[in-house]
Amino acid sequence: MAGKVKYACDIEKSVLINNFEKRGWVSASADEDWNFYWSSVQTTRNIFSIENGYRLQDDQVINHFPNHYELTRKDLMVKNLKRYRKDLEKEGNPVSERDEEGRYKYLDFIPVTFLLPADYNLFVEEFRKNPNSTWIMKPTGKARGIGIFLINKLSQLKKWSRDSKTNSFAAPSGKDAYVISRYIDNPLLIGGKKFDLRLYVLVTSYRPLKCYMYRLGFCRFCTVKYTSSTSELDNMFIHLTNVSIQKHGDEYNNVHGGKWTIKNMRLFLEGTRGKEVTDKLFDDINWLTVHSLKAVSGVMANDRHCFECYGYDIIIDNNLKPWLIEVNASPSLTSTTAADRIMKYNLINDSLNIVMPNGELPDVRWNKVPPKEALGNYDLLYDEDLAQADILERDTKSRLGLSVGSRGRDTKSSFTGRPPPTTWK
Ligand SMILES: Nc1ncnc2c1ncn2[C@@H]1O[C@H](COP(=O)(O)OP(=O)(O)OP(=O)(O)O)[C@@H](O)[C@H]1O
Repeated sequence: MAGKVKYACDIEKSVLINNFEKRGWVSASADEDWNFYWSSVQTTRNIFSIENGYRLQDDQVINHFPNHYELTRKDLMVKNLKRYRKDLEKEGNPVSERDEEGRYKYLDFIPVTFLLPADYNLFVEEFRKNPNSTWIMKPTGKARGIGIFLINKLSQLKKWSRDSKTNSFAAPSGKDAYVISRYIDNPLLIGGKKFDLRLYVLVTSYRPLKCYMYRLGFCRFCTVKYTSSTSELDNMFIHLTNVSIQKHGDEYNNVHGGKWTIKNMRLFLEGTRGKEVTDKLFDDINWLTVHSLKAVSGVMANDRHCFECYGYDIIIDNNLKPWLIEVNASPSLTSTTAADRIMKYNLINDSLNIVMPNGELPDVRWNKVPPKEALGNYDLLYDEDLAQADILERDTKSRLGLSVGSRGRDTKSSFTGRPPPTTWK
């Protein structure tokens, strides 16, 4: 089969094409019999639409799940996560425990968020509890920081609603809907500047969940020093870390592109805050990633021809607590620096090595467990099959009166200090 894979591609990026050609794959158009398709989200949706009636063949692999938006649309992600927490609570799962103030002890990792216009009254109620707080308004259907603004007074929201040409508050749903989230106003600063993390997470299956975390993520810095001063709330160079915004700033640096590797950030934190809390931070990030995926695993159309490489956006606050801001279905493959290009080439290379082992189409019976050597810069984050096997082993051992220790062979992280994975849904 090697050398015969036919690929189609909607996105003309050298980091993709070079990787396909290196494997000896040949280009095919989207209408031909392709085997591997790196498609836009729109194409995937069209392919899987009911009207189309198309079914992928055994020898076809595509880079999105049909209803990826359950995770990647801001409003749906929030909705799914809220439902997941409630479901766990109903079944009495210790993962859903709350503290004295009623906050989830282990699942409080997205900023409090409301959908507008639907949850307007709930938002007002929350706002009044803490009238000095700042909130961030984001259109659900846009990206690259477009349409985002900060507010700290209810009157600003009312004015916006009145002025809004689209009359968003009148629209019950659709692309003009917004989410409003509590603004993380105490971000961890480095050199006085706010940054967020861009991490890549590969999912090859939702049921059972199999996911991988990429080691070469990066931080994206703002170009202007952070202040929570209300007079600067509309200065996006202070508050929004999107490269698409920052590159228009006077202080933007073309050489490093305002980016720092996760590895450097980790070293910096170990040096300034200590190794233990830094390890805990990364453990927390792995934990929130797995639970964000588990929150949608029940609703995701788990077509076995699909995989997805998501871009996770995370903000760390000054207490070293990570907050999940957003998950992107088509993380940018544009390179702003030389280091960026190499990293993104490797990202695609390592992703392809997992989903197309040896550059070939996997056998239909393949259980999507690549050998360790094939993982490259990915680490296995969670494999539900292995977790289940661990539960069985624990049960058997405890019945036989043997010592019950986790083999710790499967997941990247031990998720210290939290209920063990055996209690996860
Ligand atoms: N709750 C929040 N607290 C603090 N900062 C936030 C919050 N939500 C978003 N931001 C900032 O705003 C930026 C843009 O937000 P977000 O990623 O949700 O929007 P987007 O326009 O869809 O961006 P993208 O192009 O990454 O999809 C984030 O990168 C982050 O810097």
